[in-house]
Amino acid sequence: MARVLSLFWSQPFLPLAGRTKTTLCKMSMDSRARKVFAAALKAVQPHTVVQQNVERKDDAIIIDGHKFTLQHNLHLVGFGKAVLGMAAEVERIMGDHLVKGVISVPHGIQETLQQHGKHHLLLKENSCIKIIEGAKHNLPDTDAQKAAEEIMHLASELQEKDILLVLISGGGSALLPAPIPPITLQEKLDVTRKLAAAGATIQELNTVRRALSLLKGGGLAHYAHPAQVVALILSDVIGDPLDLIASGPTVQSEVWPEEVLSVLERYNLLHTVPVSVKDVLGRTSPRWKGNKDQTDKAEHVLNVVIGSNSVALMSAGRCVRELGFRPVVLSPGVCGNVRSVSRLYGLLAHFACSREEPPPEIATEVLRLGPEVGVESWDLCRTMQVLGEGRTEGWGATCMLAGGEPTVKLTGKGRGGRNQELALRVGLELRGLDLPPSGPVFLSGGTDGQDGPTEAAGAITDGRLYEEAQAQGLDIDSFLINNDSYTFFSCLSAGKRLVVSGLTCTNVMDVHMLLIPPIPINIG
Ligand SMILES: Nc1ncnc2c1ncn2[C@@H]1O[C@H](COP(=O)(O)OP(=O)(O)OP(=O)(O)O)[C@@H](O)[C@H]1O
Ligand SMILES: O=C(O)[C@H](O)CO
Repeated sequence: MARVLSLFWSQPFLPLAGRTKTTLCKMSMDSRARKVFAAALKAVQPHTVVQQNVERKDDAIIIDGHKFTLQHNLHLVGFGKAVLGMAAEVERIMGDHLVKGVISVPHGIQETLQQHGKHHLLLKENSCIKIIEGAKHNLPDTDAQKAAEEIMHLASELQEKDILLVLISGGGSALLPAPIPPITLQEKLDVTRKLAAAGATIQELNTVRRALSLLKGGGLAHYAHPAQVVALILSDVIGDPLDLIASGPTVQSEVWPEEVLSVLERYNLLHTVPVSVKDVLGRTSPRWKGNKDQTDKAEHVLNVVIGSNSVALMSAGRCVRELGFRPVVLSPGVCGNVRSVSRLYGLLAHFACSREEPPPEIATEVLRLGPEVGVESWDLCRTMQVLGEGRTEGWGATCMLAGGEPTVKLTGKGRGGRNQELALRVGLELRGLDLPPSGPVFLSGGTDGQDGPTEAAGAITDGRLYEEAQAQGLDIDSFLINNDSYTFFSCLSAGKRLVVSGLTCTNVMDVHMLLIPPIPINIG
């Protein structure tokens, strides 16, 4: 995927034919940003990613260049927030070659999809796939545990002639709890909850989850042996690490107890760890007892990432071109505090919009911020080069695209999310950029359509935000101190800057875009 993306990034810009461009120019910058976000979401819809990656050819399927022969030998399991829609598409493609399945999906999802008219993401009435809903509030519960047991049972019964298709998406860890005895579900939940509350990263959290589970860290693939395992993965983790997405149930991972204990120690939780967890971590025997032949484990597993933030950004980039802008993708792995990320985007906007040669301090500060926000110097330089060309060569509008998952250190009790807070902060950074008609526009949106505990996916801002808020008696600083970005955007201009996409049924983290209008060139 990285190779495909870098090819995409370096394609030359071909301006649109005059007539189309004139028609598109009538669209406001705000509408264009929303259109680009919609294009990003469309590319990572659960049924779309399956369609794009599973090719049916007579009685065979081709996935990632590998051919598998279908002989009514296909079984399916899945766990994650996007898995129901993925399973519905698999069911359509495979017909009666699909013999049995169990999927673990979020509580209430079928009813919600029905209410939203998303019937194409539901299984057919007489489906051979059993749906188990669980993990209320994204926390493992007894329903999810029952689903995990059924999935383990299905996998254990498979033979060499069978194929097990495993559908994996974000939220999969909570939907597949299988604590190693004597650890109880409650004990495992307590450990992971405390870690999450203490601010552990998803890498740290899933390192611990893998060590305490029968199915994570390659357990599911182990139980399915000697059947052929093919995992289709919709990634919600930066860098698409196979062993961490949903804690890698199809990726054989070594468990190092020292590593797990050091994560617990880092968050000062060692003293709270139950005896059962210490017991499991202290074992020297293999994690799985089994009567199956354990040789040849890795060869029978194929893991394929079929959707990710990069896929969403590529689709956004295509839409950007159609709208007459030149796209440049900064990175699909932006992380770090939203304060640093907003500063970076503000600097890049000033760099791009400067009517004269930008002062060298801007580039210096951009490069200094790189490590804080997970972006390589090379990517920053490449992006600044494209933004600089846009300014000096006068071919006009540019759109910087990025993705990832920044963080917000909560200090207040307001309602908001990281995308809305980022948009708010970038809006302040864009102040003073007086390009016509409204200067650069910034959009940040969560691809799951829900930014924090709010109904919005994100928000759109530009350099006029501060004055607009002042004129309406809204003090931005007090909203920021209270992490109350959703309330702010709901009150501001009747919520017109909010991005509300509704239920998207997918999640590949967040999409950021900075849309820069043509820069009037200074002559003389
Ligand atoms: N009031 C707030 N203001 C800003 N950010 C917030 C606020 N409340 C929660 N958040 C942030 O929202 C994030 C959690 O929200 P959300 O459920 O959208 O996360 P997520 O990582 O997308 O979850 P998942 O990927 O599992 O669906 C955390 O990063 C948290 O810091
Ligand atoms: O389920 C999980 O572990 C997270 O969503 C990361 O994939």
